[in-house]
Amino acid sequence: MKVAIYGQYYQNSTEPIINDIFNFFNKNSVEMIIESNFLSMVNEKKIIEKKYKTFSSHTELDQSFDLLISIGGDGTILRAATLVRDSGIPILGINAGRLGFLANVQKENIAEFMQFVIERKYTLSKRTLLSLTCSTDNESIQEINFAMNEITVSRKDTTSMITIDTYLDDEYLNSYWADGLIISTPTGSTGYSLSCGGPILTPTVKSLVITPIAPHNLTARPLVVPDETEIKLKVSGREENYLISLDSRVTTIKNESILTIKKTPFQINMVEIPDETFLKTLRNKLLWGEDKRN
Ligand SMILES: NC(=O)c1ccc[n+]([C@@H]2O[C@H](COP(=O)([O-])OP(=O)(O)OC[C@H]3O[C@@H](n4cnc5c(N)ncnc54)[C@H](O)[C@@H]3O)[C@@H](O)[C@H]2O)c1
Ligand SMILES: Nc1ncnc2c1ncn2[C@@H]1O[C@H](COP(=O)(O)OP(=O)(O)OP(=O)(O)O)[C@@H](O)[C@H]1O
Repeated sequence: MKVAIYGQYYQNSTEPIINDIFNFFNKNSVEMIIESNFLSMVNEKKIIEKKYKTFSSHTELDQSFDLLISIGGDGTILRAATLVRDSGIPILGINAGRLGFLANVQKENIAEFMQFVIERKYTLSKRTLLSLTCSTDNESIQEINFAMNEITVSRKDTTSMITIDTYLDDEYLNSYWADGLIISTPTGSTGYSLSCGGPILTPTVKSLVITPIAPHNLTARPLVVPDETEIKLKVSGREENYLISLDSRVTTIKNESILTIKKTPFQINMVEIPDETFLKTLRNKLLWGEDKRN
């Protein structure tokens, strides 16, 4: 078995996680290829002796990898998705962060869960992604033009709201007058969209959610549409530019550019370990079981 290991940060709490993973995989003859910046951080702390091969770009992750293990929080998984891209390599998230909605293996249970991994006792949860094309040139979008959580347009440099003309499969839907608009995947439905009143979708539902951010048209509500829908947006406002974000990545766009958002032809495979299902994560993270009447 061959796995890629990725993390963005090294903190004191990283050491036991690294020790658990590396000891377990070395004992079970699993080949580990480590992301080069992360390995430099680990090596600085002198906690591992063995030399490991590294990778530094998505181009080095090919079909020979069985898995990518992301050590961090949800933000680290979103970055890991930009490494894996359309390769199909499944991502397993070990939660070293706070919420860990996407990174759902808890750091306390690593050996137990890695046993499931080497016995391949896991399923893949296929996540829909969104792609973005823009009618005006924008280099930062061209480089990584997909999002696993959501694509958001929002106001920039001002408190003045923006107007977002929205079309579904070329049919006019609405002009939202708001701080912004979120187009969310099912995966992203528990992120920013949820904070703005959007519904939770289970991860494999074939839908997208269009959620306005603080709309001043008080009747505007989150809308669920089929994930085959092509969504076009045109933003106008007092400023000349607005912000667009794809998950954690942000760039500036000129008003009047036409944005086209649709499902990507590929999906991201998230590893689901037995008993660590989305429904369990929902109950745990949203504290649904805490109501004393249950
Ligand atoms: N007001 C908000 O709720 C808000 C605002 C901006 C961005 N976000 C979310 O943060 C994401 C970017 O993450 P970041 O680490 O760069 O920002 P960050 O460091 O501000 O973290 C955002 C929080 O959102 C959580 N999160 C991310 N994806 C999630 C998901 N699919 N389901 C449940 N929770 C999720 C993370 O665990 C973290 O606690 C965006 O894709 C967006 O979904 C949320
Ligand atoms: N490799 C790591 N080792 C130890 N702690 C980490 C590591 N990666 C992340 N963390 C901790 O998790 C925090 C959040 O990490 P990250 O940006 O990946 O997630 P996030 O999007 O903020 O989500 P979450 O709310 O799930 O933590 C970091 O600030 C840090 O405290």
